[in-house]
Parts: sequence; structure tokens; C-alpha cells
Amino acid sequence: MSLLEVRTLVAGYGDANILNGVSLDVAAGRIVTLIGPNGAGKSTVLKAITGLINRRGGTVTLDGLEISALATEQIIAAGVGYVPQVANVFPSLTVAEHFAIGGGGDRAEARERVLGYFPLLRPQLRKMASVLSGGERQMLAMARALMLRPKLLLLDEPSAALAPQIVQSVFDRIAAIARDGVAVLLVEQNVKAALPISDYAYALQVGRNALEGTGPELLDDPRLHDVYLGVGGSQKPSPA
Ligand SMILES: Nc1ncnc2c1ncn2[C@@H]1O[C@H](COP(=O)(O)OP(=O)(O)OP(=O)(O)O)[C@@H](O)[C@H]1O
Repeated sequence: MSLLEVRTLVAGYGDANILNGVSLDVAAGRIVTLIGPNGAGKSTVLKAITGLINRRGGTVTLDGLEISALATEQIIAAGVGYVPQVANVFPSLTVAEHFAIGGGGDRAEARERVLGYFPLLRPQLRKMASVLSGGERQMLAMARALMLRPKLLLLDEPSAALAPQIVQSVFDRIAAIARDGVAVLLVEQNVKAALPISDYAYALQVGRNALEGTGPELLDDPRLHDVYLGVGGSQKPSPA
């Protein structure tokens, strides 16, 4: 039973459609990764799910609720956390201030819960985000999204520009978050680091589903090369 169901999603910018009927599923507690060449539309899928760009066709359903027609604030309130690739923290705010802004509920309790995933942030609470390392900033961005207890976490290239040893610790944290029941939809260029921890993965090519399978299956799929080179891909829609 899927928590997130995306069906034949069509979306784009200006007059151009970038997504031409993307379908995917993410179940609670699973890590699902979107891969594919530059410009395939991976980040656009996340923006369309969150309502940051208009959807022109298809449906997006979260936990049985159709969110395709909702505004971004409503989609976030329905349980979607989104960490964009850039500008995902406030450089001139301290780490503690990131935990204090936005949202409602018991912030102290939420902060403790979230710091459980990212203990490395605890000694940094009084530091400005601008002085954190790349890995710490990525963890702070994820921590902020987790404050609202999302059912689904959308992560756009969390490994971008991180040293290899830091990439592993970021992915370890993502795996821990999923183990607690949060569904994770990840966009990644770093196929070798992301696919081994992915329960399932989809390769996109020019805004369409090209290949899919478990993370390890896709990593070993000889057709993946062709998808990245822009030749091939079965363009098979994912099963409903
Ligand atoms: N704000 C925008 N306005 C117009 N076109 C855009 C905008 N953002 C992205 N695009 C275009 O949409 C296409 C898909 O971009 P998207 O960022 O979704 O690709 P991607 O698969 O995530 O690739 P990358 O790994 O390079 O980020 C690209 O051709 C890009 O130039």
C-alpha cells in the first residue's frame, strides 16, 4: 500500500512540459530514489508534488488524499517535508533559531526528537548556519523538515558537493529516518551511494519513466548506461 502515489504527472515551466506522464509509488518507511541524466526532470517531480509548479495533468495522492489541487502550504500541512537542493537553510540564523521558527506544537519536544537523528548538530546550536560544513548544513535542512513530523520526506540531491565520507553519514541518517516509518523520495546523481540504500528506484529520461526496480537491481541494470547516454529506456509506465 503506497503512501505516495504519483500517476501520469504532467508539469513544466512556461509553455514547455518537462514531465510527460511520470508515475511512481512510495510506501511508508521506504526509500525510493529518482535517478536519470541532467535535465530528465527529477527535481521537477519534487516541485510538482509540493505544488511549487503547476501540475498540468495526472494525480498525486498522499495517504489516500488527493493533493494535486492543493496549495503548497496545504500539501506541507498534509505531511510532506521538502528539502530543496540549494538555499535550504538560513545562513544568518543560528542552528537553534532554525528549530524555533515556523510550525506549531511542542517545539522543544520536536527539537529533541530531531536531534536524536542528528546528534552532531547539538554542539552547534549557537553557531550560525553559514559557518557549518556542507554535511552539517544538509543535516540541518533535513532536521528542519522533520520538525513538522512529515509522513513523506522529499530530498533533492542531499549528497551534492559533499565529501564521500560525509555522503555515507548523510545516507545513514536517511536510512534511520525511513526505519522510523517516514517515506523518503530522494533525487540523486550519486547513483552508487544512493541505490544500495534504496528499496526501489526509478530512472527518468526526458520526463518519462524509463527503468525501475529495486536499488541494487537498477544499479546492475545494463540499460542504465543507455538512459544516461540518452539512447534507449523502455519508457514503460510504472504499474498502478
Ligand atoms: N525554473 C525553471 N524555468 C524553466 N525551466 C526550468 C526551470 N527549472 C528547470 N527547468 C528546466 O527543466 C528541465 C528539467 O530540470 P530538472 O531540474 O527537473 O532536471 P533534473 O533531472 O533534476 O536534472 P539536474 O540533475 O540537472 O538537476 C531542464 O531542462 C531545466 O532546464
